[in-house]
Amino acid sequence: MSDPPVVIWEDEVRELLTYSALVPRLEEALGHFSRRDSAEVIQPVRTTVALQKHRGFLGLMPTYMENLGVLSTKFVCFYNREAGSTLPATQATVVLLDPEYGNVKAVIDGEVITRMRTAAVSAISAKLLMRPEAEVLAILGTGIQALSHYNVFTEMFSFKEVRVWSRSKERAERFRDLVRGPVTLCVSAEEAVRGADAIVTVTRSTEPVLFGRWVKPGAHVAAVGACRPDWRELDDVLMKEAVVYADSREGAMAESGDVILSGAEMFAELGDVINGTKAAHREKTTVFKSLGMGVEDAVSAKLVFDQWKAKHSQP
Ligand SMILES: NC(=O)C1=CN([C@@H]2O[C@H](COP(=O)(O)OP(=O)(O)OC[C@H]3O[C@@H](n4cnc5c(N)ncnc54)[C@H](O)[C@@H]3O)[C@@H](O)[C@H]2O)C=CC1
Ligand SMILES: O=C([O-])C1=[NH+]CCC1
Repeated sequence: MSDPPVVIWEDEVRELLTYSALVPRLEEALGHFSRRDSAEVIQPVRTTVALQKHRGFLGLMPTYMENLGVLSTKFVCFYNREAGSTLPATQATVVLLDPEYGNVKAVIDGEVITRMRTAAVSAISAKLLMRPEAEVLAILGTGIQALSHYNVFTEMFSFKEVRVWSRSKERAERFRDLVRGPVTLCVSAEEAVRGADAIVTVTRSTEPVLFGRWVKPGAHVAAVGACRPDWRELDDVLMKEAVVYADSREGAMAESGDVILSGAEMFAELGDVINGTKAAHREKTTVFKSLGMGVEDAVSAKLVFDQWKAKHSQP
């Protein structure tokens, strides 16, 4: 009989995960994924089950990374809640298994992993695609992902100004009170993004909130919400004018309303840029369409588990 799984919950994951450890592992994982070497990485497009009554979806995200010895799956529920709902937009758990025996080694809270790995991958997109002289960051949305994006973007880059827009003045003010640095609260999305060098969209909107006519030529956009084929955050003008990158080509073609409904051409995966097989068009307006991938959760969960073992094996 194998040992029972360990349970590593939110507070402990928060203590064990840092962006400085996560970012290089995610970069490596994105590169491995884009090589499409099935002897190294198997990660099918997420399976989703509609939870119609609750306006949500269950996403199943199994991943096997043979060379790393990681077998995992994330269960993530995400919702298109009614305006004003205080229930969470996403809930997630990552299960780590032993690839040789098939037993569950750890059940790990997926909330912190999801918020940190998503923000870290957006920051990697900015590292690769944003102009080095970027001064102004705009964040549309003030929820959980907005906070993690603020944290990692201000940790990795030196912006002169971070602008934030929310539909609700109270939520924007709460965001300002929660973060550790300065923010400029904007009364409209247009005001936030005009002249910005980097733009992050982290809303639950199903209609465009960011329009190409507002975006400064050469800006970089990390588009994180709108993870269903009929949901949008960006308009057709932006999708067609920008050079579009995604985490996974297949994922974007199956799940991204911004890609599917605009008919925009997808230029490359982020992993292709990391592998040097596709160019980073920093001089052009770029969009990174993030859907979220199992490999990101797998390497994050392995990092948490390894740190947890190191901590608990200390005399
Ligand atoms: N790409 C990825 O890997 C991931 C994507 N997501 C997606 O990111 C988005 C944000 O997630 P969380 O921050 O966890 O959600 P949240 O509920 O904490 O925050 C959502 C934000 O969107 C705003 N919002 C809601 N409806 C809006 C509308 N119609 N127009 C403008 N703003 C609107 C809310 O006021 C709030 O500021 C969601 O769509 C979620 O599904 C979440 C996790 C991973
Ligand atoms: O990758 C992920 O965890 C998610 N993508 C969209 C909602 C949750």
